[in-house]
Amino acid sequence: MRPHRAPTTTGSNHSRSDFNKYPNSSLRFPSMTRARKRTKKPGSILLSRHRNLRGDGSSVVASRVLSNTSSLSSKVGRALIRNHHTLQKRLSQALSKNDTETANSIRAEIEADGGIERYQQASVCGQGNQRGGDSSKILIGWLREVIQSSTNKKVTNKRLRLLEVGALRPDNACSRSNLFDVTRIDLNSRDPSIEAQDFMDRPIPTADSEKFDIISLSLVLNYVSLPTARGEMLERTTEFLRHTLLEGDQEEGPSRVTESFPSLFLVLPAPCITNSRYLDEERLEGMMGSLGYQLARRKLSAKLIYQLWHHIGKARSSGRQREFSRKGEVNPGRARNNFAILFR
Ligand SMILES: C[S@@+](CC[C@H](N)C(=O)[O-])C[C@H]1O[C@@H](n2cnc3c(N)ncnc32)[C@H](O)[C@@H]1O
Repeated sequence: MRPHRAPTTTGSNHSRSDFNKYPNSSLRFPSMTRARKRTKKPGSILLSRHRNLRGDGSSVVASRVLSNTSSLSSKVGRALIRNHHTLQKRLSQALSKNDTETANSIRAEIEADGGIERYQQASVCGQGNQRGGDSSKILIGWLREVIQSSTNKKVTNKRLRLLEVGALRPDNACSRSNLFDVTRIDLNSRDPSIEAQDFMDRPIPTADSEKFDIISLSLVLNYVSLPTARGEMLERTTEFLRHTLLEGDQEEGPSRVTESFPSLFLVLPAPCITNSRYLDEERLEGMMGSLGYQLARRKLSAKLIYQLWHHIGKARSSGRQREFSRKGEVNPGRARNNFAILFR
């Protein structure tokens, strides 16, 4: 059986609850809030473990958030996402110890907090322009540059097949661009055009027509709790990429287009790479190289790291996969997080 995959934080341990982080919340001290006459933004509500539970076990907080989709404050949204990641990580740990009782109580806690729906809702709010925006805009910018620079009309007129793993909505920049035929999947579908599917259970395609020119894995790898499960996910992407779209273009020699497809668009919270004890850009490049990927583009923002990895093929991989089956400390230091990726 595959190990349970659950989200993780960027490796930091959240020893203090969100309750403690937002001690002035109106949910904890409603009367105090009134006394201070604070003007609170709509939807600015506490994510607290000490929340009010209803008779049916659902939380008042969860229901308020769900009924107020557009107005989650970024602070609350971030706390909500962190809490969901922490709970899922604890769930993974309980399951790996076969501790069913703890696992069930954590599951109940996740559900009481609104479950994956509420987590996704917070993620959608996080995509709002004021909050970092839709990560697929970066991909579109890169691809337009590449495609416009190609003189080979055969290639530029082709619509690219895109597999979007972890699709929250059908109207992001990729979907609006007209560059792609998009296949969208997510563990939990929020729209009829998004198939509810775990990428790790998606059947491996045999025909090229079922494969893709590009896979988007934006803020999905860090959702997976276990380092080896993250490695498996990356490894699996290579099975879904086709190397035939650009035949013909190859005859004219390498171009920016042939140097970009097939490819993987990978987005991670920046601290996964910039502040991890076990992973930095160099190590990730080594790991990806062992799968046959070469870094084509990258952008580091304050919050996220965006990378476009060109798959040059398994035959041309570095073959160093075993080297990355153990954690190696690349950045010692107490203030680091423990985000890691491992191959089996
Ligand atoms: C933080 S959201 C990111 C969504 C969006 N891609 C973005 O960049 O904002 C992570 C999403 O990945 C989905 N996800 C995580 N693991 C997955 C898997 N194995 N297969 C499909 N979807 C997955 C989750 O259900 C969640 O909706």
